[in-house]
Amino acid sequence: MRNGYNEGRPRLSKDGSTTDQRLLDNRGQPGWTHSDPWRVLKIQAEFVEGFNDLADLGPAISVFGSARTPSTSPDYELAAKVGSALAQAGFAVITGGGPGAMEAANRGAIEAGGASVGLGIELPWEDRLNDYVNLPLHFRYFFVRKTMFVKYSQGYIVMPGGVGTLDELFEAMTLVQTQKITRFPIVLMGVRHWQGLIDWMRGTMQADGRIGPHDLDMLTLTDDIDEAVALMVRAREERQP
Ligand SMILES: CC(C)=CCNc1ncnc2c1ncn2[C@@H]1O[C@H](COP(=O)(O)O)[C@@H](O)[C@H]1O
Repeated sequence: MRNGYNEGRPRLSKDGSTTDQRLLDNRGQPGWTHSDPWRVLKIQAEFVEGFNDLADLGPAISVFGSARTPSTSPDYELAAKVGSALAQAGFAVITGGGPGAMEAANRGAIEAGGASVGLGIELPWEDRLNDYVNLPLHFRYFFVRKTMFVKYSQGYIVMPGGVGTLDELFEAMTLVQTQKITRFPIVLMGVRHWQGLIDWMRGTMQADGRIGPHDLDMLTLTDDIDEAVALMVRAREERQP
């Protein structure tokens, strides 16, 4: 654990709104159209800082999952073991830096002596990273932060989660499907949680021709941490020149 993780984190404005809200939630207010161009400089600064801070990270895997996973649940324990196993395999672990499954994965990574990255996001109700991050970054813009997950990971492990987790999963699937990223394993950990979604994607999306016959091959559904980590290690080996 490190002190001062949250130094330099974005502060909410006086009216309690977040930067993303002020950028996105302003339909029909012409005043904003004049100031939006200046926001580009803030957005640019976030990209520059993120690229700068993560450039030397080395091989990393992002672990996603519910912010609401209680520390007493088996899913928390599973995420912690995933974080440890990744660290032992020589990967840095990147999470959203929040509570629940993110905290668990960071905790596992740090307890195994690994690099534990938290990509924090300014939210209306939350302003601190979990206590198990040794490389903290703070973002105001969701889309900038999402770029960092993809750019600095070699694969994703997705724990049981809600809407935010699905967003991160489907973004990665879209990027693989459109070949924006290649050799990028995506593991869904937790068969009980994910099986229904896979069944629906196969039985409805695929059956109706909304996705290709092989699109679901990009996903590995498992409860087995060794299998998940072995997949990431294999992908890392394939990337090496
Ligand atoms: C209790 C609560 C909602 C806290 C929110 N605090 C958060 N802090 C950091 N990242 C988050 C947070 N909520 C959602 N995310 C992002 O969305 C995913 C989790 O969303 P969800 O809980 O599955 O939908 C995470 O992988 C993370 O990248």
